[in-house]
Parts: sequence; C-alpha cells; structure tokens
Amino acid sequence: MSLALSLPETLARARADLRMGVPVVLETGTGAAIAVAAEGVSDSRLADLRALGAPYLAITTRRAETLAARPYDGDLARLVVPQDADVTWIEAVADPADDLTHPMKGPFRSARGGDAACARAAIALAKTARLLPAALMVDVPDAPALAFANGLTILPVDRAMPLMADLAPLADVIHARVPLLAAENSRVHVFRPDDGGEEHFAVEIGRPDRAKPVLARLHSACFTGDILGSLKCDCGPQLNAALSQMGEAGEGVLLYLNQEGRGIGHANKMRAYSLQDQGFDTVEANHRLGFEDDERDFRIGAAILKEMGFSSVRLLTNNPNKIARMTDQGVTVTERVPLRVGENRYNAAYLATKVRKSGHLL
Ligand SMILES: Nc1nc2c(ncn2[C@@H]2O[C@H](COP(=O)(O)OP(=O)(O)OP(=O)(O)O)[C@@H](O)[C@H]2O)c(=O)[nH]1
Ligand SMILES: [Zn+2]
Repeated sequence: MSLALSLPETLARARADLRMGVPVVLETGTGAAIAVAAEGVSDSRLADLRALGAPYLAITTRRAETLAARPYDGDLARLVVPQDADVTWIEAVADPADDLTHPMKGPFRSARGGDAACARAAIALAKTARLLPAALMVDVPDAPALAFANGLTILPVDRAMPLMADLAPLADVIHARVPLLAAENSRVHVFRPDDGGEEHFAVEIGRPDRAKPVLARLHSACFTGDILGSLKCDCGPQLNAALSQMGEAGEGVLLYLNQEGRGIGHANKMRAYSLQDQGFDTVEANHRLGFEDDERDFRIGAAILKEMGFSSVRLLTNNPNKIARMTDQGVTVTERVPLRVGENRYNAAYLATKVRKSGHLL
C-alpha cells in the first residue's frame, strides 16, 4: 500500500497552492525552480525567493508584446527581476490595469538560453488556477531537499505537462429531474472531471432519440450575463432562447460549461472588462492580460455529449470554431442553427468585434 499522491492529485494540490500564494517546486530531469503566482505576491515571499537566487518573472508572449519585452522562449518570456524591483513592479508587469496611466518603462531584460520548461509549466498552472498567467520564479539546484524542508508540493514537469494537456476524464455524477420554465420535462446532469477541476452541467430536455441529431447548445458560463442580466454581452438572452427553442421542440441538450470568460476565469474576465472601459476591445483585452482570445477547451463539450450517447448535433451557435472543434472530436454537426438574440447598445461593438476578429457568423 502507498499513500503517496498520484500525479493528478499532486497537480490539483499545486494549483491550489498557487491560488493561496504558496510556492510550488517544479522539477525537470535536468533542472528545477520554485514558483509563486505573480498575482498577489507578498513582500516576504519576494524576499524569500531573493534569498534563494536571482528571481525572474515568467510571462506569456502575449503579455510580453504589450510590454515590448523580448520573448526568447517562443510562447513565453522570462524577465529578469531588477535588484531594486519590489512587488509593485511585479504586479505592474503581470497585470495590465495601469498600463495606460503608469506605462511600464523598460527596457526589460529577458533571460535567454537554458531551459524554459519550468516557466512554461508555471504559466500553465497559473492559467488552470484561473490566475493571471505570470509566475515569479527562481532556479534552485536541490529541489527535493527544498520541497521536503518546507513542506512544498513538488511537481515533475515532464510528466505533468502532458497530463495538463490531456482532457481529464469526466464522470456523470448524478442527474435529477428539474422542471424548467422553458421545459418542464428536463433533467440536470452533473459532470465531474477527475483532476479536481470545475464541474460542468448538462440540461437534457425531453428524451432525445440518440440515433438522430439532437438540437444542442454548448453554453459557456457567464455569471454577469446569465445571472445578473448584464447588457455587455448576449449570453443571458442566448441561454434563455436556446432553452425556449428546446422546450418548444420538446427535446434538446444544453451543456453549461464552467469556462467563465472564455476560459480565463471570472476575476480575469472582470480585469478584461476593466480594460474594455479603457477602450480596448474584447480580443485586445485578453491579449493585454497575457491570454489568447479564447482559452476554452471544447473537448469537454464533445466528451459530455458522447458520454450522454449523442454523436450528432444540430448546433445552436454563431461560432464556427465550436463546429470545427466538435467535428475534430468526432461529434457530427449536421446543421448550424443560428442564435442571434439580445443585441443592444452596450454589446453592439462586442458582437461586431466577434464577427470581425473571431470569425463569428451573422
Ligand atoms: N474574456 C472575455 N470573456 C467574455 C467576454 N464577454 C463574454 N465573455 C465570455 O464569453 C463566453 C461566451 O460564450 P458563448 O456564448 O459560448 O459565445 P461564443 O463563443 O461567441 O459562441 P456562440 O454564442 O455559440 O455563437 C462566456 O464564457 C462569457 O463569460 C469578454 O469581453 N471577455
Ligand atoms: Zn456573457
């Protein structure tokens, strides 16, 4: 018997550590580093890291582009933290909130050469923890000793990265009848991934015939639009229209995927909204934060559909990327059913940006 943690368990713990501001030790076969999330880093943590060596800040190339810093590592840059830099410097590099009022003055010095695998893993972890994609790090020679002496999680990067890239298996934990305003004969299913990540929901309306294409919607969580009735997007009206359409047809399946803010998490979506108040559009705001414009993983939607026995769909969407991703994953899209509702004076520019930059269909 062994009580040692499995790799998925260690990964889940590392993610939780980063969210709490706790350092994580990352190890490859040839090197190791200690990392903390840049978001909310404290003076004492910075001092702890300085005591171990020369700290650097790993950021994505998207963020580096805004800062005019050199990304020598392809998808990321490792910025050398100047001797006199304090936590406000780290926050200002990681978070674009004050880019316009207090532009960061470079030149930034990027590390070149060496292995960026630990930095890449730290950024991937920060993203899955729904934090800003930036990590304060120091290379350390004796990672196991450091982790053991301080009770820190130690993550083997070479095995963790493929695991993070894989789709975590999802289990249909429970389903129960929930009569909805739009459709009384409805059931809600809860799907739980085995990596400790977010649960997702499926609303099954009626008893759709698994042998025929089902009217389906892949809805991404939008707290502001779905719950608060925000006028900045079209999510709430789309959710209600999709459910009504399925109710009228007597059957359908709506997946409620907990990928808030196109997969960047709610705090980051609010950061993006704050940048939009400064004049950036939805795509530019994501990029300034260091994210791609869409960080969602649509394999989850396809996996849930298949798990429920659906292999072909009539998909309610204006997003051709969703159709492509379903097709890639072996779900046949027999028809695109347009879903254009809820345009108003606050979201007109947002919807136009999605058509212009994200390929959305009118
Ligand atoms: N990052 C970010 N996310 C946003 C913004 N506005 C809305 N969202 C999120 O975008 C997602 C909207 O997803 P969907 O309704 O599936 O929209 P879509 O990809 O345009 O596809 P269709 O609606 O199917 O055409 C939700 O997760 C929202 O929280 C924004 O300005 N920035
Ligand atoms: Zn929305």
